[in-house]
Amino acid sequence: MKEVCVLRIGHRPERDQRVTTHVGLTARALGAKGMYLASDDSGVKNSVEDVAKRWGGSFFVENNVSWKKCISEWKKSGGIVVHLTMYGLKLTDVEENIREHDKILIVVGAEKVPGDLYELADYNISVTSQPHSEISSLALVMDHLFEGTTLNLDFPDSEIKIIPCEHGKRFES
Ligand SMILES: C[S@@+](CC[C@H](N)C(=O)[O-])C[C@H]1O[C@@H](n2cnc3c(N)ncnc32)[C@H](O)[C@@H]1O
Repeated sequence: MKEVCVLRIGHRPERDQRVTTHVGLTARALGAKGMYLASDDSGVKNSVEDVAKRWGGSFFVENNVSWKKCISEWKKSGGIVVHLTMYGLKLTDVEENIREHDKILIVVGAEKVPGDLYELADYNISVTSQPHSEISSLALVMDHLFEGTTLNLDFPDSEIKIIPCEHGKRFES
């Protein structure tokens, strides 16, 4: 399976906690290995890792990374960098090329992203050329890159597991 991680930049602890937590949870649920957070917010790290512990798998959050160092180390280890931005090329035009790679770092912003990110990224891609959200763009990009195969992932060693059912709620713990 591809190694996908997310780099979250521009996170403001006083206003982005909920959205960044959901970026992490979405990344995890759809098959990413972990999230690098380019801000200092151990609250986000703790809440995403707490969910990961209860719901299984081995998702990590690395707090307070330097985004430039994260990108350069990722590239040095053979990975490519995909920046999600409404100004980028259409996802549907480049997804086949991106799928050829096995190690992909997906970068999502919060506030206005630094200008040099557009140059450092191997691909700047858009999910529609309309403004919306880092959570929706991340979900769609991951689904396209994995071609739907991560919608039914198994998360080993969970404390709780949902049993899908037609009505109501079923789970085992
Ligand atoms: C809520 S937007 C804020 C963007 C910010 N105002 C700017 O001008 O860069 C936060 C993030 O969502 C993602 N995003 C929003 N719309 C997008 C789109 N149409 N395609 C891809 N990513 C998008 C980008 O990663 C962006 O950095």
